[in-house]
Amino acid sequence: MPISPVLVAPSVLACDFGRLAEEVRAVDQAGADWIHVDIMDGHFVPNISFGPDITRVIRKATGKPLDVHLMIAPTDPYLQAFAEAGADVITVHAEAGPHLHRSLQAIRALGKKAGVAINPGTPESVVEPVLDMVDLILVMTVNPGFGGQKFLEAPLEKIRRLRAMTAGRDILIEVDGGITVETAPLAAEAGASVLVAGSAVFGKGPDYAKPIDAIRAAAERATGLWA
Ligand SMILES: O=C(CO)[C@@H](O)[C@H](O)COP(=O)(O)O
Ligand SMILES: [Fe+2]
Repeated sequence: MPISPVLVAPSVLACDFGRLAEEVRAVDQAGADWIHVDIMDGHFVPNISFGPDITRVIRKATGKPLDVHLMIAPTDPYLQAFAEAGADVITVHAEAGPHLHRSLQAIRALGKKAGVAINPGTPESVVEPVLDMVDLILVMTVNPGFGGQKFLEAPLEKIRRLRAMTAGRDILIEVDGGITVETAPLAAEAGASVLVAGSAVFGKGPDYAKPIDAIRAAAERATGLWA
């Protein structure tokens, strides 16, 4: 089985919103592979972040892929707005509504990569019927809604099972929540290749290259990509 390179996606939820564009440029220059954009509606999750207008500001500040994680319900009425705001990957939660297949179809029809996210309490089996429709599976290792939470180890087994379920397919497995230099190797060893990190990147001082490089190196070491 080919080993995928590890991608680090800083979550701007943890940045200084007063200097949003500057913060996005800083993580871009510090070597972020993707920029993770958390959209929260105060309904699907108990917190509100921002919407398409702010996503457009982020888009203007970077040429890196924008990884938009929608923690909103319903999702479908807003997919076009996020596509037009500059998303490259749009991820919807399997728990956000009864029409996951329709949402994924709509994302691909907009010309974007389609992702499905699952909460810690959701089994990976919900993804099986839509494997032909997804480019990315996001496994939450915290309950969604807030940055800075403690990494849950239980979803690691789901990542292992998803790795087996998606073998031979062009599907990335992303892990989100509580990723640090210590937890990144656990997620990478289990089979995740896209690592979201918010507080571990933005909360460690002004040199964002240090945590980004350290997380990537720790994960690559765990997958045998790095000596
Ligand atoms: O989607 C979410 C939280 O709901 C995440 O993307 C967090 O924003 C990641 O932050 P850290 O756990 O890395 O601080
Ligand atoms: Fe996220």
